[in-house]
Amino acid sequence: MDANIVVMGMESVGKSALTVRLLTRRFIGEYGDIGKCPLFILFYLFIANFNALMPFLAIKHLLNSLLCLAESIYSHSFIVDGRAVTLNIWDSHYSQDFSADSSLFEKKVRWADGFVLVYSICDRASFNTVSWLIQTIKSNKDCLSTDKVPIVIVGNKRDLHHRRTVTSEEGRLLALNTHCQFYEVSAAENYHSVLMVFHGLVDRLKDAKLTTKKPLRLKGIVKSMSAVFARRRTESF
Ligand SMILES: Nc1nc2c(ncn2[C@@H]2O[C@H](COP(=O)(O)OP(=O)(O)OP(=O)(O)O)[C@@H](O)[C@H]2O)c(=O)[nH]1
Repeated sequence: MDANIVVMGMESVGKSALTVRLLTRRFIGEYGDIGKCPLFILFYLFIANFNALMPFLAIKHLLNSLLCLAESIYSHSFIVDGRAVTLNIWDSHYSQDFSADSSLFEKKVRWADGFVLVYSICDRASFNTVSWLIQTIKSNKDCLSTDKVPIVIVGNKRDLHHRRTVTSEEGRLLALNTHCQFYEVSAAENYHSVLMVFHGLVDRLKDAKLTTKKPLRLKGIVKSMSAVFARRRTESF
């Protein structure tokens, strides 16, 4: 399975922290200023893969990621339920001026098979933005019925619970009302919960692919007609 994922949300909610945590298992804060540099992340991935004695995979990752460097799209493979999954993850930047960036937004939505929408539990404006993003993505993704668009909502910075302004219930309710999946995590504290976010999205991608109605091609039409005639023949015997 190969899928394109866009990570979206307001600035400073931890989009890069989640992406870097998934890719390197480390928290972006550990790297200081260099932490968000795509070249640094690639270098780290390369070393991590070599440590795991997978040089060919490392070279493939490096080449894939170099091709997408300008846009900060990272390719990451892992195993889910015994199957290899490769996610191309676009860590996208949020622009306040949506009208100026609407064509880029549409491009991201068309490119993506699934979405990780991030807010900070300490920032209500970022929560409202996620709510708005869900509506906008669904209205742009007209090839799927609106409850089938694979979206995962992530309330990040759970470690800062003393500064919380958005309750877990509000996140859960938003997910319930919009047919999305919901997680509260701390990219700063935990690799496993971040991994669960992406596993959850893979599950939704699988569901969406199973339920997407593909238009009948000529081969499909011939198959259905011959099935009808075969049934008529057996009925008449
Ligand atoms: N305490 C805490 N800090 C976090 C967490 N995730 C990210 N941060 C910090 O929040 C700040 C912003 O994180 P980024 O990952 O750069 O956020 P972003 O959404 O990619 O930001 P933009 O690139 O501006 O859109 C950084 O200082 C991170 O170290 C978290 O789970 N807990």
